[in-house]
Amino acid sequence: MKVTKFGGSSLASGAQLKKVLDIVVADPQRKVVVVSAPGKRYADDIKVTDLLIECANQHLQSGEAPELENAIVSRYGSIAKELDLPETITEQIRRDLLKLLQGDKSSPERYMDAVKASGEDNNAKLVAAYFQSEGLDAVYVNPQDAGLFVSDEAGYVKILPESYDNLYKLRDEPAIVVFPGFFGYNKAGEIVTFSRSGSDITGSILANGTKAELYENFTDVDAVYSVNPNVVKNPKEVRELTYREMRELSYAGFSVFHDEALIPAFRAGIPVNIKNTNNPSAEGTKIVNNRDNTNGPVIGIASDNGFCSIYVSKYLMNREIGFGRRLLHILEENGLSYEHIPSGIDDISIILRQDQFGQDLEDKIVSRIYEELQADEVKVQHDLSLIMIVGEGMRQNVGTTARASKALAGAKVNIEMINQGSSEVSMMFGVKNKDEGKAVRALYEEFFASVPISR
Ligand SMILES: Nc1ncnc2c1ncn2[C@@H]1O[C@H](COP(=O)(O)OP(=O)(O)O)[C@@H](O)[C@H]1O
Ligand SMILES: N[C@@H](CC(=O)OP(=O)(O)O)C(=O)O
Repeated sequence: MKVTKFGGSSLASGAQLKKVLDIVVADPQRKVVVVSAPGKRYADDIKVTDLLIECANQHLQSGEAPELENAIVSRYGSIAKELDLPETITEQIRRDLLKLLQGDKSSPERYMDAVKASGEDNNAKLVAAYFQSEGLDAVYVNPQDAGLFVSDEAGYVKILPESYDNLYKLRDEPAIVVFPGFFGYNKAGEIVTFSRSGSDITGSILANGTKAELYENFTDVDAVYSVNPNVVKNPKEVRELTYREMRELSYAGFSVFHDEALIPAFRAGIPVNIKNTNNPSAEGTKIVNNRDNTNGPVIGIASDNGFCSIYVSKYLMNREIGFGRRLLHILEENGLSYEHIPSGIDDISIILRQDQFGQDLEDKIVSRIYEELQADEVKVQHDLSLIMIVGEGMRQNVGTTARASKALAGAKVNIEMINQGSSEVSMMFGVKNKDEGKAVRALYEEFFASVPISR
């Protein structure tokens, strides 16, 4: 059997849902269907999840948000109308949404999660109703009933191990299971959502739990490209990637697949196939354990911005036992997580996401590092982009760093920092935000313009 996930772009309109139905019907192995909330129909459209977040915020502030409520319900209403579904479905969605919005606000975080999750929950009900109306034996399954339990530790959601055994029972369901993505339940019975784009994670968890032979992830592109198609026009398609390569690339900015969605499938040895709802006959991209390295050292180049670095220098830092621990402790006490720590003999840089703190907290942290660690120099550099070049082939290949540095120099991009991942399948370059696009294009030219990609 296969677990098949459809993203928001595949479920944005009635026309898209018709394609989804055709895809499900075309393969009897597609037994578990995971759905996102309706996404964008066109470039300037607003995703239902974004409308829900705005709506919940307005309710938290003023107790009402009639325009947003209507905008959300009408997204489902227009899909239902396009598919000739009875109006009662949309009315039910309106009633459920309004009840939820009027509900318990004592924990704004739990309230927000419940409102966000309703995007996928209502869509799963709508999709199941549509499948049934077309004569398919399909059933909506709620994550709590299926036993998808999670814990919420230090701001990130962890799947509880017993969930996998619970989900195995979905195999006994004779009908096609339509399952909402993006959320689970904690042991207190409250809804907890994954991070944004987290329906990919649900699909991977279900693939693991049901011991599926394949996890299919349907989106709106023919393949994972070697570089973000919004940065380089018509980039090369990648046919095969390893889990590790995809995890690094997703983490570093390939928004096509969530980085946390790799591990559940990887642990159960289930390949992932990323495919296009708008062109289902295209073979897409497979994520597997091993692949042939026929395309040179680099398989993909990803980038993301909005980082800053805290540079700390102190003579003989390398001899001072506990220096790193005390430095990180200052961040920990201020609730900050970090991404990378490149270091030298007398200096260390900590790369963090900039949106975690404002000027006041930054000043406080810098003073503490001077006072408590007697640092010689502390400098915060803002507006950095991180560019990651990734490929299993980099482990055996000599000279990749030199080629990358030369390409960046040729494009007149100043490298602010370099960090080679310990896994040796990735290398990171820090550049100024303004140079991000230029740097990615220069690296693409260097590593891909003349190289055939593995097929
Ligand atoms: N390297 C890449 N390969 C393919 N798509 C990418 C890449 N990097 C970013 N993307 C973007 O990811 C989008 C698909 O992800 P997303 O919008 O989350 O889809 P969905 O609605 O199916 O969840 C593509 O339309 C593309 O713009
Ligand atoms: N709807 C949620 C979860 C998700 O996975 O959506 P999408 O499949 O559209 O990326 C979000 O927007 O974050």
